[in-house]
Amino acid sequence: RGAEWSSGPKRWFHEENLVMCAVDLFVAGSETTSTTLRWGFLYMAKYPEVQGKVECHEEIDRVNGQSRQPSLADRADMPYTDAVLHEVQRIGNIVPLSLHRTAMCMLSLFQGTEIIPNLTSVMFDKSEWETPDTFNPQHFLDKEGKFVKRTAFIPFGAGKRVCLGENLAKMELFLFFTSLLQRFSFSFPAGVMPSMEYSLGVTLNPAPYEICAVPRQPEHH
Ligand code: HEM
Repeated sequence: RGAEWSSGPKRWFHEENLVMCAVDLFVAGSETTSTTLRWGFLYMAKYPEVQGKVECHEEIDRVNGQSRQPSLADRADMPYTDAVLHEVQRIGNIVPLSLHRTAMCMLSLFQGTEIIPNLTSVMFDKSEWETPDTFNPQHFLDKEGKFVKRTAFIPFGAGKRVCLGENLAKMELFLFFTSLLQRFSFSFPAGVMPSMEYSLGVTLNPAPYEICAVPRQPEHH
Protein backbone atom coordinates (compact mmCIF):
# COMPACT_ATOMS: atom_id res chain seq x y z
CA ARG A 1 0.00 0.00 0.00
CA GLY A 2 2.90 2.27 0.83
CA ALA A 3 4.38 1.72 -2.65
CA GLU A 4 1.08 2.54 -4.26
CA TRP A 5 0.83 5.80 -2.39
CA SER A 6 4.33 6.89 -3.16
CA SER A 7 4.25 5.97 -6.83
CA GLY A 8 0.80 7.47 -7.67
CA PRO A 9 -1.67 7.60 -9.31
CA LYS A 10 -3.60 7.33 -6.05
CA ARG A 11 -6.07 4.51 -6.36
CA TRP A 12 -8.21 4.09 -3.28
CA PHE A 13 -10.59 1.47 -4.55
CA HIS A 14 -8.99 -1.76 -5.72
CA GLU A 15 -9.40 -5.46 -5.07
CA GLU A 16 -7.35 -5.63 -1.88
CA ASN A 17 -9.26 -2.70 -0.47
CA LEU A 18 -12.57 -4.34 -1.34
CA VAL A 19 -11.53 -7.62 0.31
CA MET A 20 -10.35 -5.83 3.44
CA CYS A 21 -13.64 -3.91 3.66
CA ALA A 22 -15.55 -7.21 3.56
CA VAL A 23 -13.22 -8.67 6.23
CA ASP A 24 -13.77 -5.53 8.34
CA LEU A 25 -17.51 -5.99 8.17
CA PHE A 26 -17.34 -9.61 9.31
CA VAL A 27 -14.56 -9.37 11.92
CA ALA A 28 -14.74 -5.80 13.21
CA GLY A 29 -18.43 -5.41 12.49
CA SER A 30 -19.99 -8.65 13.59
CA GLU A 31 -17.61 -10.91 15.56
CA THR A 32 -17.03 -8.15 18.14
CA THR A 33 -20.71 -7.52 18.81
CA SER A 34 -21.67 -11.20 18.95
CA THR A 35 -18.75 -12.00 21.28
CA THR A 36 -19.84 -9.18 23.62
CA LEU A 37 -23.39 -10.55 23.63
CA ARG A 38 -22.10 -14.04 24.43
CA TRP A 39 -20.30 -12.58 27.45
CA GLY A 40 -23.48 -10.69 28.33
CA PHE A 41 -25.75 -13.75 28.47
CA LEU A 42 -23.09 -15.68 30.36
CA TYR A 43 -22.93 -12.97 33.02
CA MET A 44 -26.72 -12.81 33.18
CA ALA A 45 -26.91 -16.54 33.88
CA LYS A 46 -24.17 -16.24 36.48
CA TYR A 47 -25.74 -13.24 38.23
CA PRO A 48 -29.51 -13.90 38.23
CA GLU A 49 -30.11 -10.99 40.59
CA VAL A 50 -28.63 -8.60 38.02
CA GLN A 51 -30.62 -10.25 35.25
CA GLY A 52 -33.79 -9.93 37.29
CA LYS A 53 -33.26 -6.21 37.70
CA VAL A 54 -32.71 -5.77 33.98
CA GLU A 55 -35.56 -7.86 32.74
CA CYS A 56 -38.53 -7.85 35.03
CA HIS A 57 -38.28 -6.06 38.36
CA GLU A 58 -37.07 -2.83 36.99
CA GLU A 59 -36.50 -1.83 33.50
CA ILE A 60 -37.64 -3.80 30.51
CA ASP A 61 -41.05 -4.59 31.88
CA ARG A 62 -41.53 -1.06 33.17
CA VAL A 63 -40.33 0.69 30.03
CA ASN A 64 -41.39 -1.79 27.33
CA GLY A 65 -43.81 -4.25 28.83
CA GLN A 66 -43.97 -7.56 27.03
CA SER A 67 -45.54 -6.48 23.78
CA ARG A 68 -43.52 -3.54 22.50
CA GLN A 69 -40.10 -4.21 21.00
CA PRO A 70 -37.35 -2.15 22.73
CA SER A 71 -36.08 0.75 20.66
CA LEU A 72 -33.05 3.00 20.93
CA ALA A 73 -35.14 5.81 22.35
CA ASP A 74 -35.67 3.64 25.44
CA ARG A 75 -31.99 3.57 26.36
CA ALA A 76 -32.14 6.86 28.26
CA ASP A 77 -34.92 5.42 30.42
CA MET A 78 -32.94 2.26 31.16
CA PRO A 79 -29.83 3.34 33.09
CA TYR A 80 -29.47 0.00 34.86
CA THR A 81 -29.48 -2.00 31.61
CA ASP A 82 -27.08 0.53 30.11
CA ALA A 83 -24.78 0.10 33.13
CA VAL A 84 -24.95 -3.70 32.83
CA LEU A 85 -23.97 -3.56 29.17
CA HIS A 86 -21.07 -1.22 29.92
CA GLU A 87 -19.91 -3.53 32.70
CA VAL A 88 -20.16 -6.54 30.34
CA GLN A 89 -17.94 -4.67 27.89
CA ARG A 90 -15.47 -3.65 30.58
CA ILE A 91 -15.02 -7.05 32.16
CA GLY A 92 -15.46 -8.96 28.86
CA ASN A 93 -12.55 -6.90 27.53
CA ILE A 94 -12.82 -8.50 24.12
CA VAL A 95 -10.03 -6.57 22.37
CA PRO A 96 -7.51 -6.57 25.23
CA LEU A 97 -4.60 -5.19 23.22
CA SER A 98 -6.65 -2.97 20.91
CA LEU A 99 -5.21 -2.76 17.39
CA HIS A 100 -1.49 -2.51 16.81
CA ARG A 101 -0.48 0.84 15.41
CA THR A 102 2.67 2.16 13.80
CA ALA A 103 4.01 5.61 14.59
CA MET A 104 3.91 7.59 11.35
CA CYS A 105 5.95 10.60 12.32
CA MET A 106 8.60 11.56 14.78
CA LEU A 107 7.01 12.76 17.99
CA SER A 108 8.43 11.31 21.14
CA LEU A 109 8.56 7.96 19.34
CA PHE A 110 10.74 6.89 16.45
CA GLN A 111 8.88 6.69 13.18
CA GLY A 112 7.89 3.10 12.52
CA THR A 113 7.69 2.16 16.20
CA GLU A 114 5.04 -0.51 16.80
CA ILE A 115 2.54 0.53 19.46
CA ILE A 116 0.39 -2.00 21.30
CA PRO A 117 -2.20 -0.20 23.45
CA ASN A 118 -2.97 -2.21 26.58
CA LEU A 119 -6.69 -1.64 27.18
CA THR A 120 -6.74 -4.28 29.93
CA SER A 121 -4.48 -2.17 32.13
CA VAL A 122 -7.02 0.67 31.96
CA MET A 123 -10.24 -1.30 32.28
CA PHE A 124 -8.93 -3.24 35.30
CA ASP A 125 -7.01 -0.34 36.84
CA LYS A 126 -7.27 -0.51 40.64
CA SER A 127 -7.05 3.26 40.96
CA GLU A 128 -9.96 3.78 38.55
CA TRP A 129 -12.49 1.10 39.46
CA GLU A 130 -13.99 0.34 42.85
CA THR A 131 -14.01 -3.43 42.28
CA PRO A 132 -11.97 -3.99 39.09
CA ASP A 133 -12.04 -7.78 39.15
CA THR A 134 -15.71 -8.18 39.98
CA PHE A 135 -18.72 -7.91 37.67
CA ASN A 136 -20.36 -4.85 39.19
CA PRO A 137 -22.82 -2.68 37.20
CA GLN A 138 -22.62 -0.09 40.03
CA HIS A 139 -19.38 1.05 38.39
CA PHE A 140 -21.62 2.94 35.97
CA LEU A 141 -24.34 4.17 38.34
CA ASP A 142 -24.47 7.03 40.82
CA LYS A 143 -26.27 6.96 44.17
CA GLU A 144 -29.59 7.86 42.54
CA GLY A 145 -29.24 5.04 40.03
CA LYS A 146 -28.43 7.39 37.13
CA PHE A 147 -25.97 6.26 34.47
CA VAL A 148 -22.47 7.71 34.82
CA LYS A 149 -19.75 7.73 32.16
CA ARG A 150 -16.28 6.60 33.22
CA THR A 151 -13.15 7.87 31.50
CA ALA A 152 -11.40 4.53 32.04
CA PHE A 153 -14.07 2.76 29.97
CA ILE A 154 -12.24 2.36 26.66
CA PRO A 155 -13.28 -0.95 25.02
CA PHE A 156 -13.37 0.90 21.67
CA GLY A 157 -9.90 2.39 22.09
CA ALA A 158 -9.34 6.12 22.25
CA GLY A 159 -8.22 9.12 20.29
CA LYS A 160 -8.30 9.85 16.58
CA ARG A 161 -8.39 6.21 15.56
CA VAL A 162 -11.08 5.15 18.02
CA CYS A 163 -13.34 2.34 16.75
CA LEU A 164 -15.26 3.50 13.71
CA GLY A 165 -18.19 1.29 14.61
CA GLU A 166 -18.59 2.40 18.23
CA ASN A 167 -22.03 3.91 17.85
CA LEU A 168 -23.32 1.13 15.63
CA ALA A 169 -21.99 -1.48 18.09
CA LYS A 170 -23.63 0.26 21.05
CA MET A 171 -26.95 0.38 19.23
CA GLU A 172 -26.75 -3.27 18.25
CA LEU A 173 -25.74 -4.38 21.73
CA PHE A 174 -28.62 -2.52 23.34
CA LEU A 175 -31.26 -3.76 20.90
CA PHE A 176 -30.18 -7.42 20.87
CA PHE A 177 -29.61 -7.57 24.62
CA THR A 178 -32.90 -5.96 25.64
CA SER A 179 -34.98 -7.78 22.99
CA LEU A 180 -33.66 -11.16 24.11
CA LEU A 181 -34.02 -10.40 27.82
CA GLN A 182 -37.54 -9.17 27.22
CA ARG A 183 -38.47 -12.64 25.96
CA PHE A 184 -36.13 -15.04 27.77
CA SER A 185 -34.50 -15.74 31.11
CA PHE A 186 -31.02 -17.18 30.83
CA SER A 187 -29.78 -19.85 33.20
CA PHE A 188 -27.33 -22.72 33.31
CA PRO A 189 -28.65 -26.23 32.73
CA ALA A 190 -29.08 -28.22 35.95
CA GLY A 191 -25.76 -29.47 37.25
CA VAL A 192 -23.65 -27.22 35.00
CA MET A 193 -21.14 -25.08 36.88
CA PRO A 194 -20.67 -21.64 35.35
CA SER A 195 -17.22 -21.24 33.86
CA MET A 196 -15.72 -17.88 33.00
CA GLU A 197 -12.92 -19.48 30.99
CA TYR A 198 -11.90 -17.63 27.86
CA SER A 199 -9.78 -18.09 24.79
CA LEU A 200 -8.02 -15.42 22.81
CA GLY A 201 -8.66 -15.66 19.08
CA VAL A 202 -9.57 -12.72 16.89
CA THR A 203 -11.28 -11.48 20.03
CA LEU A 204 -11.23 -12.62 23.65
CA ASN A 205 -14.06 -15.16 23.69
CA PRO A 206 -15.91 -16.97 26.42
CA ALA A 207 -15.25 -20.71 26.19
CA PRO A 208 -18.23 -22.42 24.50
CA TYR A 209 -20.98 -22.82 27.08
CA GLU A 210 -24.37 -24.40 27.47
CA ILE A 211 -27.19 -22.10 28.46
CA CYS A 212 -30.97 -22.37 28.75
CA ALA A 213 -33.12 -19.62 27.27
CA VAL A 214 -36.44 -20.05 29.05
CA PRO A 215 -39.38 -18.06 27.63
CA ARG A 216 -40.46 -15.57 30.31
CA GLN A 217 -44.15 -15.67 29.52
CA PRO A 218 -45.84 -18.43 27.57
CA GLU A 219 -47.27 -17.10 24.31
CA HIS A 220 -51.05 -17.11 24.19
CA HIS A 221 -52.44 -18.09 20.84
C1 HEM B 1 -18.38 -4.40 20.80
C2 HEM B 1 -17.99 -4.08 19.61
C3 HEM B 1 -16.66 -3.49 19.22
C4 HEM B 1 -15.50 -3.32 19.94
C5 HEM B 1 -15.22 -3.69 21.40
C6 HEM B 1 -14.52 -2.70 19.04
C7 HEM B 1 -13.23 -2.36 19.42
C8 HEM B 1 -12.33 -1.70 18.59
C9 HEM B 1 -11.02 -1.23 19.00
C10 HEM B 1 -10.41 -1.41 20.39
C11 HEM B 1 -10.45 -0.63 17.93
C12 HEM B 1 -9.05 0.04 17.90
C13 HEM B 1 -9.19 1.51 18.27
C14 HEM B 1 -7.88 2.22 18.54
O1 HEM B 1 -6.86 1.93 17.86
O2 HEM B 1 -7.84 3.09 19.44
C15 HEM B 1 -11.39 -0.70 16.83
C16 HEM B 1 -11.16 -0.19 15.57
C17 HEM B 1 -12.06 -0.31 14.51
N1 HEM B 1 -13.33 -0.83 14.57
FE1 HEM B 1 -14.25 -1.62 16.20
N2 HEM B 1 -15.11 -2.51 17.82
C18 HEM B 1 -16.40 -2.98 17.88
C19 HEM B 1 -17.35 -2.94 16.86
C20 HEM B 1 -17.13 -2.48 15.59
C21 HEM B 1 -18.12 -2.43 14.54
C22 HEM B 1 -19.59 -2.81 14.69
C23 HEM B 1 -17.48 -1.94 13.42
C24 HEM B 1 -18.00 -1.66 12.02
C25 HEM B 1 -19.16 -1.89 11.57
C26 HEM B 1 -16.11 -1.67 13.77
C27 HEM B 1 -15.15 -1.17 12.93
C28 HEM B 1 -13.89 -0.77 13.31
C29 HEM B 1 -12.92 -0.17 12.39
C30 HEM B 1 -13.12 0.09 10.89
C31 HEM B 1 -11.78 0.13 13.15
C32 HEM B 1 -10.47 0.79 12.69
C33 HEM B 1 -10.60 2.30 12.84
C34 HEM B 1 -9.32 3.03 12.42
O3 HEM B 1 -8.28 2.41 12.30
O4 HEM B 1 -9.40 4.26 12.20
N3 HEM B 1 -15.93 -2.01 15.11
N4 HEM B 1 -12.54 -1.35 17.27
